[in-house]
Amino acid sequence: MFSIGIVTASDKGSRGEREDVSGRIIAEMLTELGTVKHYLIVPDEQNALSEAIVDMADKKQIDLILTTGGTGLGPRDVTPEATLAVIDRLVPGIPEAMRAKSLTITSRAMLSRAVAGMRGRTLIINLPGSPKGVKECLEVILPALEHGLAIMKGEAGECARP
Ligand SMILES: Nc1ncnc2c1ncn2[C@@H]1O[C@H](COP(=O)(O)OP(=O)(O)OP(=O)(O)O)[C@@H](O)[C@H]1O
Ligand SMILES: Nc1nc2c(c(=O)[nH]1)N[C@H]1C(S)=C(S)[C@@H](COP(=O)(O)O)O[C@H]1N2
Repeated sequence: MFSIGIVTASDKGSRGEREDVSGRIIAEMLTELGTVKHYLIVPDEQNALSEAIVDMADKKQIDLILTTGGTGLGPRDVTPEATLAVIDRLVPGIPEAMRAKSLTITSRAMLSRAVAGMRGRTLIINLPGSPKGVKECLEVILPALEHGLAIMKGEAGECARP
């Protein structure tokens, strides 16, 4: 079981104006992968989002951080920039897979600028904001996450498995 952090990037959510359905869906879909140890709703502001990620990665030593929201083209959508500012290494295959599968569902999938990467031994993945987008993207990446996290933590030595 891995430790999980959820960061919801939402102006409305942070003001208490909308229930964070997307954050709840992430938690529900990850029950077999790990335990949600930290959960924050942060306004769509780059510094606040970067700080939330750094705190969970460095101080709380979380294995996997999922963000939701703020990946689009809106003027306040800065989650990818907040993530890129604090990661050491990109993991491009994760957003590539999310967009590839999602494009078979909606052409709007190309509008998510989501990124994924590592900060030390923490994997950080951006998901879109809508509950539908979260569910569809998590379904794509979930089958590979356990193995990826085990490799990252030095708990799995080989990949010779389908
Ligand atoms: N965390 C969330 N929980 C529930 N629904 C959400 C969430 N984030 C987004 N949505 C839904 O997806 C739609 C598109 O998301 P978008 O990121 O554009 O939201 P928004 O209206 O700009 O608000 P904000 O950025 O303050 O969350 C929203 O109108 C809302 O219906
Ligand atoms: N699988 C999937 N990906 C998706 C969507 C979706 O419904 N399903 N919505 C798209 C839309 S409409 C937008 S605008 C972008 C960015 O969303 P965000 O700004 O809420 O992060 O994600 C896209 N990715």
